[in-house]
Amino acid sequence: MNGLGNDFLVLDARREPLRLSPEAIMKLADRATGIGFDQMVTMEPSEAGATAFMRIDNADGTEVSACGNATRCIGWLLMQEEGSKAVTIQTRAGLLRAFDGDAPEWITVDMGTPRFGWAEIPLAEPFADTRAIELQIGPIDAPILHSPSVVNVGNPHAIFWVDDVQAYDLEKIGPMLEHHPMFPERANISLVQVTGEGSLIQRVWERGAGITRACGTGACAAAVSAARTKRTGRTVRVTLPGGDLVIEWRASDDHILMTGPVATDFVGELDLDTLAFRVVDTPQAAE
Ligand SMILES: N[C@H](CCC[C@H](N)C(=O)O)C(=O)O
Repeated sequence: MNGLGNDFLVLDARREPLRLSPEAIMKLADRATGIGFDQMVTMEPSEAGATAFMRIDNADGTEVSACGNATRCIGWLLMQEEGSKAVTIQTRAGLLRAFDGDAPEWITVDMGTPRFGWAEIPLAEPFADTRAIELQIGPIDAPILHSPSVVNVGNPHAIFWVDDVQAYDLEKIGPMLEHHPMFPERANISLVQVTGEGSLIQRVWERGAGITRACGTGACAAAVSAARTKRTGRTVRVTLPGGDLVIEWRASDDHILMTGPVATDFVGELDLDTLAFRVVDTPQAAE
């Protein structure tokens, strides 16, 4: 499945346990020799009374706690299965509610509340006593990027404010910042350009996945940071390479509502011994 081109291998392990090794995940994620995806998402039974538990692994085999676009996809799958208009998904970052949006396959997920505390991002100790983030790369007197906004929306994000998101070699600077010692759990890195009181353009270098066509948690992090720094209002249309997401950082309870499309590229069967994948159905093509 995919959300604005941010693509996922969705495994259904609700009937029997299934856990692939990081090596197997990396092999399947490889776009040259495997199925190719940004994240692998495994649906498992929930012990917290949710409709399902959603386990998220990045393409590099690391397990993480949040994935916005995938949460919309799983929400849509579960609502289709149950014939319901809302479901609860358990993640390592907490319980998330997914709702049927006002247009077919436009799904809204309540991503919970953002966290700004240094230890919640998390940031490494030596940086926790500085007032602003003096993270920069490039010459000290002419930094390429500096002074990011940092926020945790179930996963760590650093937002760099720029005049033109296309003016940077994100392939090169993304990994440098993802692995910066300031981020003990690494970070998702965004370039964000404010284009109006309610609109942003964003490019993302994702932790453990690289440049993706869209990043749901990234859009949430960008919209919240833009509102918090008075660059925009609390409802923002975020334009990513793969398309738009609408983010509302609700004033009444600080919850972040993310709305956007979902799509199923194909349905298949995975041989767990050989990791061979066989396409069984291509619903989108069928339309
Ligand atoms: N790379 C992210 C996880 C996936 C985020 C992105 N696919 C989204 O839609 O939120 C991380 O390591 O936290």
